Amino acid sequence: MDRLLVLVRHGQSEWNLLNLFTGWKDPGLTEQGVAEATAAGEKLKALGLSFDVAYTSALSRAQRTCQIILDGIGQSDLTTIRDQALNERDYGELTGLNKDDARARWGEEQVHVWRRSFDVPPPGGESLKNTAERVLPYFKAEILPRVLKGERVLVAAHGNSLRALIMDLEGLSGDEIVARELATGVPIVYRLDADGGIVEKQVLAD
Ligand SMILES: O=C(O)[C@H](O)COP(=O)(O)O
Repeated sequence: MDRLLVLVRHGQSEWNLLNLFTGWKDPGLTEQGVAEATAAGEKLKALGLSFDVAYTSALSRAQRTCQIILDGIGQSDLTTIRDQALNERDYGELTGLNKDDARARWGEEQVHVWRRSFDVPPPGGESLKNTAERVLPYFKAEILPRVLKGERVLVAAHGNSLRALIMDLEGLSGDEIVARELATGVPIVYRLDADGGIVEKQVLAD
């Protein structure tokens, strides 16, 4: 039985390019982001992978990445479920600010703590722990059961919503997961056993 779960972070967005905190804002993909999503589809196609269902967030950069991948593997019409449970971590008051300007205002260390500590939220926003507390119940109720019964599932989402999933799948601590950087448009292919344990993991980097 093929318990296939593929996670992919959206391609570069307009705000990634401008170095802005993005969170729940909804900028589109850049040309490079489109190219990254296209390359992700090509890599999945080269492995002969196809899916029974796709999940993405309520944000267009992830939705477009998902659709570009599905187009690339010849599954343009695959059922795709969009849910804001898979959205990026809400960056609160940092949303829309330039990351360098934020460092100048609050100091390098404080901004690093907001970006890469597990449980310190930025002002008015979510920590990675808070993000995991909304992503994981959805994953465990809606996505994982489908994988465990043998469906092949694609999830196109965001750096921090995917970190939450990876933390759970790989049994990582908060400290371990915040050190994990996810490249845009690089699929991570998991094959699971009946209990959700990892049988095989492949990162489709260049
Ligand atoms: O929301 C954002 O700005 C990024 O997608 C992720 O930000 P981070 O790299 O600071 O976690």
